[in-house]
Amino acid sequence: MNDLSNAAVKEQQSGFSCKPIPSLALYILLPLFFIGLSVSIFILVVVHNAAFLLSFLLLSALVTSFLAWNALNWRHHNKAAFTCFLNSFPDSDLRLAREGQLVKITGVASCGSLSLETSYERVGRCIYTSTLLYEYGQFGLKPVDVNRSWFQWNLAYCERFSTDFYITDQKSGVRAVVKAGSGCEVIPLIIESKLVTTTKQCKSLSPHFSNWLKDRNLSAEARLLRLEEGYLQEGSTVTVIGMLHKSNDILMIVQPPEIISTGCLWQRLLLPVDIDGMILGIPDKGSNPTLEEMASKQKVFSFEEVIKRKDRTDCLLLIDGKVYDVTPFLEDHPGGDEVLLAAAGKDATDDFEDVGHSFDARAIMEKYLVGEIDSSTVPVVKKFKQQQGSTVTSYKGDEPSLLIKILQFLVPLLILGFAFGLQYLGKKEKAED
Ligand code: HEM
Repeated sequence: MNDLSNAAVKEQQSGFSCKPIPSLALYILLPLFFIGLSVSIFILVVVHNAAFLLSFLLLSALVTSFLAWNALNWRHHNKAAFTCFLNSFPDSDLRLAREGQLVKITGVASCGSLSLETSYERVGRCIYTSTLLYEYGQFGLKPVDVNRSWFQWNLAYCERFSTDFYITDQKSGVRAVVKAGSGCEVIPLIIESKLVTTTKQCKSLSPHFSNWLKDRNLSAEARLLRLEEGYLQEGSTVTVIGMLHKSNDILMIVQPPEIISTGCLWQRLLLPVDIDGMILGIPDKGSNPTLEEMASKQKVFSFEEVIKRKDRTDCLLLIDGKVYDVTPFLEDHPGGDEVLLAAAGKDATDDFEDVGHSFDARAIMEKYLVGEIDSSTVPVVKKFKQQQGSTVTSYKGDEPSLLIKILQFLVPLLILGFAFGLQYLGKKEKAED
């Protein structure tokens, strides 16, 4: 189990800081501001033109807002920057990712040998839990935390834990271990929900809340308190950004060994910030459907697309109307990769059934299921007996092309037109005679 409580408290106490704006930038901007202001006032007094002063003030306001926005985001623990980075980072495919690569994996989480339980709501089988107690800093109220500031909600107590868990990559169906347990720096982007808030009018605490405070030696004295709890439970869809490590065929997502920079996030007007740890968040609903949603919206392939994808790097099999992406299975297929490659590029149902695959083989297949075929695109199979008795298959593809169909329509028309023309000419000649 990984105790992240101290990191959360430190984060809260870091107070005001000009970061991520470099101090050098501030040292340069401040004198520039005063020079610009003096020059524009001088122009206003001497030339009686206020345009320069107005433009300068507008520019200064824009720069100040940009810096203030960045400083504010820093105070809120870079949540906006990290979330923007998480959403803009491209999804990785665990089948293709290399050792040591920074990957973003989205998938359903499941517990490993250890699972967590939230301390207030007692939600079990979690991979991440966070319970935070805030108190309102106000004169006359007894503080729990001496480092607090006045007239705002201050973190008074924190319990935050994460543990190792499994993630099933929704892109490839491949499972990996996320080493978010002991010793790993985790940057959680999970929003806690407010469970209890006492107000000046209603400071009385419920017995459950009083007991929770008592168990942690926290004063149950009536004061303004807010309790928030957040968690990631087994079965929920999570997104992780970390480094891929392969050990004895086991895929692991571990904390990146070096600090990563988010780079400038211009879409949110944010300067670069450093990421020192593994990011754990929940996927952007719009862009990342859950596994269940994926299953319900499985891709419908056209026959043409399926038969095109038939090589070692991208191999689809069409069996019984279902489409299987067997690219990662080629090496592992007990019957060899050649038979699978030979069965690609066509309907492989007969080939598959002729082998008499076992029940196990059929269970393995499910792992590689990526969608189904659009039956309207499958060519109609015409079967006819050859003299020798073998069956020959021909597809609609051998049928007349569009040009031939047009000609089939045009030629009779032309003949008809020609016949009418001849008849007309014959009648005209007769009339002239
Ligand atoms: C997703 C598709 C497939 C899966 C998951 C799969 C899986 C397996 C498995 C597990 C075996 C071991 C024997 C068994 O348990 O039945 C096997 C054997 C074999 N498979 Fe497949 N297979 C697939 C598709 C195909 C296709 C399309 C062919 C085409 C002919 C094929 C040809 C063979 C052959 C020749 C053997 C060896 C049989 C033997 O030596 O006993 N397989 N396959």
